[in-house]
Amino acid sequence: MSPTTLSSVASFSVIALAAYCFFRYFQWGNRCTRSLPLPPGPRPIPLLGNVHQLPMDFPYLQFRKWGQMFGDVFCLKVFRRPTLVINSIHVAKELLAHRGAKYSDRFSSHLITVMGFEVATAFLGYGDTWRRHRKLMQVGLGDQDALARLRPVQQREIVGLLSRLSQDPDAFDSHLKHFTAALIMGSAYGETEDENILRYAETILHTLVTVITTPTAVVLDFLPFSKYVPSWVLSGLFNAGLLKTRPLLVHVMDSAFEDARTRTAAALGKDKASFVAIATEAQTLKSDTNSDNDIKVAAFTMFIGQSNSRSFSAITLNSFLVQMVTHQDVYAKAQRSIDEVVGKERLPDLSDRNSLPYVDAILKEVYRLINLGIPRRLMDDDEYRGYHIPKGTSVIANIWQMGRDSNYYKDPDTFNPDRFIDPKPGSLVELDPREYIFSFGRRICPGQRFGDDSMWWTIASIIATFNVKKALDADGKKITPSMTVLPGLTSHIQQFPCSIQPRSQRALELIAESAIHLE
Ligand code: HEM
Repeated sequence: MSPTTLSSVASFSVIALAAYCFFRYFQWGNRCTRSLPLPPGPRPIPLLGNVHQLPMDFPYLQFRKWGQMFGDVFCLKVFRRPTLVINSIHVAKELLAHRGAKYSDRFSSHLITVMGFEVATAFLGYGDTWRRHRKLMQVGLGDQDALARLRPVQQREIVGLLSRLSQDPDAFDSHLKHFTAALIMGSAYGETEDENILRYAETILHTLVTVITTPTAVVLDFLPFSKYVPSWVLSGLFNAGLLKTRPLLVHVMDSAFEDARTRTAAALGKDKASFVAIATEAQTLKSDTNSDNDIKVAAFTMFIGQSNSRSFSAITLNSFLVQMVTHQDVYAKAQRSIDEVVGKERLPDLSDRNSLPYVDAILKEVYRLINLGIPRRLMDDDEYRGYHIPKGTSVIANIWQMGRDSNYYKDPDTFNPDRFIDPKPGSLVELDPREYIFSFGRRICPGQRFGDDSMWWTIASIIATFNVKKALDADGKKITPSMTVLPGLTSHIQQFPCSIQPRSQRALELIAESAIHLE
């Protein structure tokens, strides 16, 4: 190489290096001026973040304490992942609803995928498949026409629950479990006698909940190499049921769908009331782009999510019973209002809802005090109130705290349905929990109207026909059930003692007559 060439190479290298340094400096400077702090929160420690301060069983109590220290939105770290906790309805609306394009994703989880749940709507990332599922759910579960067509299913299952309660009131826990499963099975797929499907669904859900609520699962999901952990190690860490879940899930999803399709086709001209039937009709009539697979998976998500004792509907009904056993004055007042409006010669139905505001108020108060939610994943960097929220942050709407917000509720820890009754014209009633109990924005619960109607109709029917009281122990003393909330992010309630007895001979006759009428 000649000296001239050597010097040109050297000059070029110096210029390139200078340009690189300038570029990096500029980049760095830019970041310095633009970068904002994370929202305030408890100080994390290396590796663990704030995990050591976070009770696995009841995290929301700690969220409340941190909320009092850091405000209605704060950030903690679960291992290395920033986690944004939203404690107020106002912030939840601003972020989850108004900035829905960023706040509507979910995390993928290797364990969820191993068990086959990654296809379910509730676990899908924000994207086209999820959008198609949600469109289907709106057509087959959300709109007025669909809701009207699903009413016979609700009526049939509610009367079925009342019949079972009248025959064997002590087994109320298993009747409620059967009811929530049968209601959603009927609504998703239509009438079916296949008890196996319900049993399999319970097994699948049991494995899912047992696996994902263990500390091992939480740790595993945060490890970047979790997807390389061989299946035999996973089955050793959890149990053999883990690996059997996927084939069982596929079997339930396929066979329930095929069965529903066959029955829909055979129903020829009769009103075919089920999500699968309504969605299939929409697909044919409007040359919908939704595939059979979308209908199959959306139906399965509805079914599997609500057919278990941890479902949001089961939590609502169990909370209702505990509150009624411990608030007999409320129960008696509700019975009087039903007697006045409906009388004793028929069962209440949804057409009575507007005339029975006190029953509505009881449901609202039950909603206010329960706790539900599914975390979201922030899809892009965001800025809020002068703070930086990085892409990939886990976002938790702390619905438990929203229902106990003293800015909205007087004596928030007291169960008092009257807070929702307008005492005199012009006075303020307190905020309707349906504003937040079904969550916010694009991922708001698609079953909210169906779920809310079903809950109201069920509790009104129980109040009309049964007395619900404290059970007696072996010494004849009354047992006061407590709302013992089991570990997890939702308030799954531990089994509790309760005495359920028919209100009268006439109530029993009414239930029997309704059951015969519906056969
Ligand atoms: C009282 C009854 C119910 C309550 C309180 C409730 C509440 C909720 C909440 C809080 C979420 C989380 C939304 C989020 O990501 O932030 C949710 C999601 C969901 N709910 Fe419900 N729900 C109820 C009944 C139902 C019913 C009856 C169905 C279906 C038949 C249903 C289907 C779903 C589905 C599919 C999702 C996931 C939505 C998605 O990820 O896009 N829910 N629900």
